[in-house]
Amino acid sequence: MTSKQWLEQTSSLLECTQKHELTAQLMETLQQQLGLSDCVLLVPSVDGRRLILSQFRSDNCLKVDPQAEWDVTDFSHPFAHVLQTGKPMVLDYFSLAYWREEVKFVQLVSGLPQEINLLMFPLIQDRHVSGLLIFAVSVADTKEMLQDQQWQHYCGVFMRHWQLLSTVASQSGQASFLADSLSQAKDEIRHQKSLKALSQVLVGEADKMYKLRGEILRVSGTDLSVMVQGATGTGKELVAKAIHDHSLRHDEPFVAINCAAIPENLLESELFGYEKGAFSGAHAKKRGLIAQADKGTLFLDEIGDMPLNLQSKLLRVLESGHFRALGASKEEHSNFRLVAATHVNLKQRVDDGEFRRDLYYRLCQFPIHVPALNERLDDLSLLVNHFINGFNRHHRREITGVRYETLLKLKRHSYPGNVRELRNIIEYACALTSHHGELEVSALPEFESAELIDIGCISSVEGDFGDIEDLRLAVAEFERQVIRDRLDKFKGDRAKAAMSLGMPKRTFSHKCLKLEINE
Ligand SMILES: Nc1ncnc2c1ncn2[C@@H]1O[C@H](COP(=O)(O)OP(=O)(O)OP(=O)(O)O)[C@@H](O)[C@H]1O
Repeated sequence: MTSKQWLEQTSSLLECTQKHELTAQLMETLQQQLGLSDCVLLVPSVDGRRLILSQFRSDNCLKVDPQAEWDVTDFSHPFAHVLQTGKPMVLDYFSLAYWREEVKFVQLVSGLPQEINLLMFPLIQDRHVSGLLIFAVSVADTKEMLQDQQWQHYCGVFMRHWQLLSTVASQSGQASFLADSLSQAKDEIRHQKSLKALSQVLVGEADKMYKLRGEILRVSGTDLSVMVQGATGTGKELVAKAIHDHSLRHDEPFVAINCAAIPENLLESELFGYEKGAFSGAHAKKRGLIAQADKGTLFLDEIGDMPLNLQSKLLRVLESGHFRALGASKEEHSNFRLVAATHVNLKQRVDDGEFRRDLYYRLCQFPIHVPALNERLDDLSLLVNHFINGFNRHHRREITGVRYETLLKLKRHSYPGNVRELRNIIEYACALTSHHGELEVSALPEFESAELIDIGCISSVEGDFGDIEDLRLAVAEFERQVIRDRLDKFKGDRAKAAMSLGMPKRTFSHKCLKLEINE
C-alpha cells in the first residue's frame, strides 16, 4: 500500500466510535488492502489471565473456534510467548510441527497449506502487549509485512484508539451503573416514605396490614381496576383513597359513590349525568360522576348492589371510556381509574346470576382483601391510641391514654362493625373522659354478651399431681411454663404476653424476674 492509502486507512480507524466498529474496520483493511482473508484478533481478558477472541475472519486457512480462550500462562501454545516477549513470531509449515501439545492450537492451524505462514503480531501500547493479531500470510509477503513501518504505525494507532474506546465504554458503563443504582436508591427511599405515610392512615402492625400497604403502593403505580373486598368498616374506602393519593392521578378528583345508598333509578343519572328535560324533574343539565372523575379516580362502594342493567353500561364505559348522559345526543369521554369495593361475596353473586361475570373479571384486575379487626386484635391498642389522638386533635383535648383494664375489656369484644365500630366506641369513651384523664372501663359502652369473645384463658389444667411434694415449687414451675409458652407465642413481646394472661405488664415483668425468665 502507498503512504496515502495507509493514511486513509489510519484515519478510517479514528472515525470509529465503537470497539466493534474499530475491529471490523481493521479486518476490512487486512482483507481489502493487504489481501489477508484469515486473521484473528485476541485481547487479554479483564483479569489478564486469558486471551479471548475479539474478532476474526476466516477463509478456511485458520479454523477458528469462536469459544476458544487461551491461558496466557500456558506456554504450550505460541501466543503466550508473543505476549511475554512483545515480539512478532512467524511459524512456517514445518515449524508448526513443533507446536503439537495444545489441541486448540493444532486445530486452529490444521488447514494451513505449505506456502502459508502463521504470523503473530503483538499490538503494543505503553510497552504492554494489549492485543494479538494472528494471520495467515503468504511466505512471499511475510518479510515485507514485518518490516513495513507504515503497517506498524497503523497497528499503533489501532491499539491507542482501541484503548481510548475501552476507557470511554467503561466510564460510560460505570456512569450508567451509578445512575441506575442512584435511581434505585431514590425509588427505595420514596417507597419507604410512602409506606410510612400510609401507615399513619391505615394503622396496623399486623403482617396482613404490611401486606395490604405493599399492595396499595404496587397497584397505585398502575391503571388497573381494583376490587377491594372486606367486611363492613374494615377500611375499604381508606384503601381506595390511598390508592388514589399514591397514584399519578393524585392531583385530580377522587369521586366516590355508594351504590347501595342511592335508589336504583337515581344511580344511573348520578353516574352518567343528564341533559335538561331528560326526565320529569331534570330542570337543568347535570354532570355525572363519571365525567367528574375524568383524569382522576372513581370509587364505587358496594358495587354488588348495582342493578344488572347499569352493570352492562358500566362495563361499556370501562372498555371504551365513552358514555352518554341521559337525554344527550352526543357521547362524552372520561379517562378515570376505577376502584370498586364490596363487603359481599361477589363471586357468589356472579355464580347466582346476580352480577355480570364479564364485569366482575374487569373489576377484579387487582383484587385486594382488607382484614377484619378480629383477625388482627394485636393492633387494638395501636388503633385505640390512634383514635384517642384524633379525638384530642379534633376536640382540643388532652386525654392521656387508655387504662390497661379498659384495653382488656376492649380486647374481649368481637367487633362485627370492625374498625369503624372501635372508632365509635373510643370516641364515645373519650367524650366521657375528663380533660387529662385516661379511658376507664366505666367509659365504655355495655357490650352484648354474644359480642364477647374468649381470649384464650387457661380454664383447665390436666396432669398427674400425685408426685407433687412441694406445692409452692410446683406452682412456680407451672407459672414458668405458662409464661415461657406465652412469650414464645408473642415472639418475646412482654406487653402482648401480659395482656393475653390478663395482667399488667409491670406485674408480668416482676413475675419474670422472680421466676428467672430472661426472654
Ligand atoms: N386501618 C385503619 N386505620 C385507621 N383507621 C381505620 C382503619 N381502618 C378503618 N379505619 C377507620 O374506620 C372507619 C371506617 O372505614 P371505611 O369507611 O374506610 O370502611 P369501609 O370498609 O369502607 O366501610 P363500609 O363497608 O361500611 O363501606 C373510618 O373512620 C376509618 O377512618
